[in-house]
Amino acid sequence: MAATGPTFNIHYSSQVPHDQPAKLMTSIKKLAESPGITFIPPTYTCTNNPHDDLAALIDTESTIPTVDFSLLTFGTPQQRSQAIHDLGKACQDWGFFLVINHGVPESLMKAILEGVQGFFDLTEEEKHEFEGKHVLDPIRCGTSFNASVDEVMFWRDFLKVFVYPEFHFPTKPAGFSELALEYCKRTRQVTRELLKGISESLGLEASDLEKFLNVESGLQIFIANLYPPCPQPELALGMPPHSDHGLLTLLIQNGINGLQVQHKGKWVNVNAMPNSFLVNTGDHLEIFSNGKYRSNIHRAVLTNKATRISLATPTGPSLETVVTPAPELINNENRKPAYIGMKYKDYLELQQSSMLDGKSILDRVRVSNSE
Ligand SMILES: O=C(O)CCC(=O)C(=O)O
Ligand SMILES: [Fe+2]
Repeated sequence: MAATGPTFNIHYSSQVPHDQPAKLMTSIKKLAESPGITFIPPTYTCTNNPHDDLAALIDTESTIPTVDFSLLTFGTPQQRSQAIHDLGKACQDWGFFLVINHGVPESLMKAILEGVQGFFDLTEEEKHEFEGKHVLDPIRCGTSFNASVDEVMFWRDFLKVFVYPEFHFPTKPAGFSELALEYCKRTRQVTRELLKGISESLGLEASDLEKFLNVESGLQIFIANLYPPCPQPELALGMPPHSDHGLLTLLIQNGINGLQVQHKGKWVNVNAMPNSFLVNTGDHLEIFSNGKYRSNIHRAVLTNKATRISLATPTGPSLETVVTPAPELINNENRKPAYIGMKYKDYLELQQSSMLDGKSILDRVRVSNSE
């Protein structure tokens, strides 16, 4: 890399079909480490300056709801029903909440984030080994969202691994895979307890949601995100506004904030409490609840000061499940289904190979003019 100023030998692959590996893709980590980098390449400039609308539409008053997990699992019947009520309200009003007292050891959360850092610190050649070819490959690392279709590039490197029902994982760095196996097991347990509470909050039996959507063999993904310091953080985004597929996503971060969630048309900065999980509802919970619980829209903004790491573990139905609104909700409430059924696997493929342009694949399964 020339020392006189930044040269950007990044391979923009917008003409490459999405099922071909983006060979020679340089990580954003490497680009951000270019000596003397003071501006971003034009392809990283978002059409809307995120800080403009941020200033206009920021909500500094609202606070994210908190759910005490210990009351859900070990509380008295009265505490449990209060926790279920709070959970339902958080899903309905925000699609986003903090989970505290979840029982996952702080040391494990810290260690897994260090493992993530270790992965992104591998050489470019080592990381190429795990690039993957297709959006449904079980191990995939890369940059941006889907660099082969993104028109605007995002200031983010990622590692995406399918960790359940079958556990896949990169073999490097040493010890990372063992840690991830344990972390994924623990987060899956927390997610399944939350889903039982959510099922009850919808007026169903605790196990109904899991049974209907085959969550026992449901897909869990490990998504690690690295957002290096950006020289012009007001011009680029780490992740564009999007909703997650699946049911619930549990997210942790390395103490650096950057997640924003949409609430009543405004962006709310999420300041995570140490040792808590940031949880958001996914598209398939919206479908299952027939629209009662809206899938939350969120994005990641950048800073020029520090590297931010986040780790998202979404859990969804099994890949073969055709997801529709819960029949009980339609029958009991005498409502029409507001979504058509689509196999989770097809939905995933469609979402992962589309541009994240603020629209959701949800729009494709929504029934128009439904009540
Ligand atoms: O980094 C974050 O805070 C958001 C990550 C995210 O939304 C995702 O991985 O789907
Ligand atoms: Fe997300």
